Amino acid sequence: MSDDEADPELLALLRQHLRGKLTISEEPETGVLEGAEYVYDNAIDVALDMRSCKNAAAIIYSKMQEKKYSPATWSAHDLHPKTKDESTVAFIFTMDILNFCFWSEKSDTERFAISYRDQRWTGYWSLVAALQRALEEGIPITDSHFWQDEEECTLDVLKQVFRSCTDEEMPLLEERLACLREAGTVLYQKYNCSPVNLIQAANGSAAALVNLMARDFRCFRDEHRLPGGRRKPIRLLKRAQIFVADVWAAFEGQGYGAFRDIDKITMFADYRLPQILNSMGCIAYSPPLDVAVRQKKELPSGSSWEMQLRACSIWCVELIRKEIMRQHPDAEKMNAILIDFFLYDTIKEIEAAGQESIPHHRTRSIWY
Ligand SMILES: Nc1nc2c(c(CN[C@H]3C=C[C@H](O)[C@@H]3O)cn2[C@@H]2O[C@H](COP(=O)(O)O)[C@@H](O)[C@H]2O)c(=O)[nH]1
Repeated sequence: MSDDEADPELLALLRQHLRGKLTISEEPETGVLEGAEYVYDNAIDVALDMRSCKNAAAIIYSKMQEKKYSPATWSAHDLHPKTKDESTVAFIFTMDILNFCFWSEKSDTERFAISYRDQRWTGYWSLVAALQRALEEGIPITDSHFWQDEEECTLDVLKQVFRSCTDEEMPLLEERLACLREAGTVLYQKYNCSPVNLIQAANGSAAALVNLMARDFRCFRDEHRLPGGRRKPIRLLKRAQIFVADVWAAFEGQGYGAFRDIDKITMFADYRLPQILNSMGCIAYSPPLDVAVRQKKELPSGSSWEMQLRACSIWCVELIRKEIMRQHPDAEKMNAILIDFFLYDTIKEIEAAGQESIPHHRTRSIWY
């Protein structure tokens, strides 16, 4: 081809772009879905079952319709903050810095629990209850100045904030303090001490906000190399993504929660979603992994099994989301966040009814 003859394919792309049919997007990507698909394509211990994913899509959609699942569901939870203001942004940021690893091997009566409003709260809800209780006791636990003050915000104060009504202490307390310290320092150095400025630095892009958090905060940089896989880390970014999702839901997509690309947020790779996806037949474990999970063996953070579990769960929810959109093209407000929130709340109902068919996997880390 002589120099003055342009590549016909390039010309076609250009024509589509000029006709507005093809947006060469300037919008950032988090890379989470790309990494999840890579792990899925290379996984040998976790597989997806397409038939079950299709069935799950139909069941999830109809139950979400039945329960009128929407971003407003988030604020309806008793313990979640209700005001649409900066204090709720600060609360959610604090919560999602600490939103990890609540599981216990003790019995239901002996496991770590927070007593608040005449109820015992465990798991994720123990975190939310402890933060609400601390604020009512006059401890400025959601203030980043407090997190940086080594005289005021000591390990003993954190033990007081998370004091249990059983003999078991909240896991990883020292790691939680280190996360708060780091987050306070970064907010001071880059965002004038306020998580609102962090949100505003993303200019309304959910993906950009996730990327800013992964770039600036080590404690949010949930990315790991797949053992035996490519050199490029797999970005799972669970707590950065759930922070964006919680803000979006708490503010119902308005004000601080307004993100034009919120649908780029994926499901949050924790230890509950793989459990319910396996229970629904959507993901299957190889025999050795199945035995390890059922025997509650600890899976090291960043190990091949743990990475496959987390990443394939992200890919699974993406396939379920696509299937729901195929079955219901007019399904507005349907995204991976709402599917995820629904599945988490559902597995918690299953757990409360004592009907778990397989344990969740056991990994101790600050990532989820
Ligand atoms: N994928 C996903 N993971 C979630 C949540 C939530 C709570 N979100 C609330 C907000 C809106 C929803 O409607 C929920 O009410 C906590 N977690 C994670 O689970 C683990 C805690 O488990 P357990 O110890 O059993 O409580 C821990 O890693 C925690 O980070 C979620 O929604 N999705």
